[in-house]
Amino acid sequence: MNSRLLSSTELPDIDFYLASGSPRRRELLAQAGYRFAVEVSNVDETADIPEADVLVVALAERKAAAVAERVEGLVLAADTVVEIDGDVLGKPRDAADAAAMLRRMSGRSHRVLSGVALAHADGIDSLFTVTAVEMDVWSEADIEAYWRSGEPDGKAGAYAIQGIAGGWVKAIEGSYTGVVGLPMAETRQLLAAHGVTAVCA
Ligand SMILES: Cc1cn([C@H]2C[C@H](O)[C@@H](COP(=O)(O)OP(=O)(O)OP(=O)(O)O)O2)c(=O)[nH]c1=O
Repeated sequence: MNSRLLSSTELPDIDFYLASGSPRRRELLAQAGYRFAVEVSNVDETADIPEADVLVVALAERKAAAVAERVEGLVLAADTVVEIDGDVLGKPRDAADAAAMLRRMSGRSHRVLSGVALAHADGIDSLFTVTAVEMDVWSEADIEAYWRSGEPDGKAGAYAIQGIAGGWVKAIEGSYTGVVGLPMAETRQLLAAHGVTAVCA
């Protein structure tokens, strides 16, 4: 094996902290070539604001601010919700909650909103994206089997476009990565505005 221990002066630097426990956000940033470390925020994600766009920005800012209190440097955070008929859908509480969400989205369009916040020395910059997603019809049997797959758990709107549920997505308009949890073009611009570029750049 051609490996050796790195001395402390050779350790790769990180450019920012990611205030997120979401494996999806971690993967999106890693595959884009960013250097970062994960610091989970553990903030209360209660949907205490009825407007989805205001809510996702507020939650992303709270997550970034919570981690910025304990680390030095830039802190990136995000939040994603589904909105349908003016109602905000977060993560499902249980099978019945997930089924109700999927029935509601079945055969029609909904919106996925993602807020992104970057805490820096002078404050917090934030943005949000809105993506329209058109879903095919979910049968009761599909819904039951989908819950048993385990995929809906921990996902806003009880589905993952990047997983099994991708088979029900007929069309999207907006940011695919925003639906997955972190809109990458907008995040790249936000990071670049603070001097952070990916390894390949
Ligand atoms: C709609 C949709 C959501 N999701 C996920 C992304 C987010 O992880 C999750 C929404 O929950 P969030 O509260 O935004 O994020 P999180 O609790 O998973 O992670 P953290 O707060 O620590 O950053 O739903 C998908 O993975 N695919 C999808 O298609």
